[in-house]
Amino acid sequence: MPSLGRLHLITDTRAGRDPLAVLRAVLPVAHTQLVVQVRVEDSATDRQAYELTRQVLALGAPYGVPCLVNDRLHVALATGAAGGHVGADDLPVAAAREVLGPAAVLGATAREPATALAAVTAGASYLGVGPCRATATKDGLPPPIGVAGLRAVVEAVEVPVIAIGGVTAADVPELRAAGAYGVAVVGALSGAADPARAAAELVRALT
Ligand SMILES: Cc1ncc(COP(=O)(O)OP(=O)(O)O)c(N)n1
Ligand SMILES: Cc1ncsc1CCOP(=O)(O)O
Ligand SMILES: [Mg+2]
Repeated sequence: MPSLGRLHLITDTRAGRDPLAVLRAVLPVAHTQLVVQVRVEDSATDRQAYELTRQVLALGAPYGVPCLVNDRLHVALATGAAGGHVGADDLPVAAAREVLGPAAVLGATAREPATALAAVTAGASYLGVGPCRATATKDGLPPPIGVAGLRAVVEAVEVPVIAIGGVTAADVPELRAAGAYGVAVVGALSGAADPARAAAELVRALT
């Protein structure tokens, strides 16, 4: 697997958001560390997920930026994306690895060491760990695990740990010190007044 970027931009497809405009702004300043995860609302159709993924791939290709697809692994396969990300309500990690094949990037969500280790054993190549902080971006999340919870997972596994949930550039030093390899964000970029500037700050903090 080629080395993983440290800044994972997760698309924000909520009403009023423009994920492709955010991506266009972020690419020139963050491409060396960027991974884009296409995440659509549960109510979105597969066709919508497919079209968005194709657009993300087209924008990212000139920069060599990999694209992963959240949940919908058939969309990842159909578009030639680099891989996917699964959590507790999605395909089990071992099944996801079967679907994507050995070379794909496969992320799995974990919030504590035992499930993290199980996900890695089942074939995850990185872990998305959180929520680290409180966030309004996703409903129904369990309480934040904080930096201590993140560190516990980091110490249990040898794959890159990507911290997620309410993460801003100001959090990065503490998360990196706890062993996070990188961060995944929605609001820190999609909700920023100046996404390019926010991305540059995140990259600076991460590298
Ligand atoms: C990098 C990263 N980490 C965690 C998640 C969350 O995945 P999941 O728990 O399956 O929740 P949904 O995103 O599918 O709502 C993620 N997407 N990316
Ligand atoms: C999808 C997801 N899973 C755990 S937190 C989260 C949302 C992250 O969004 P934000 O960076 O805006 O808190
Ligand atoms: Mg999921």
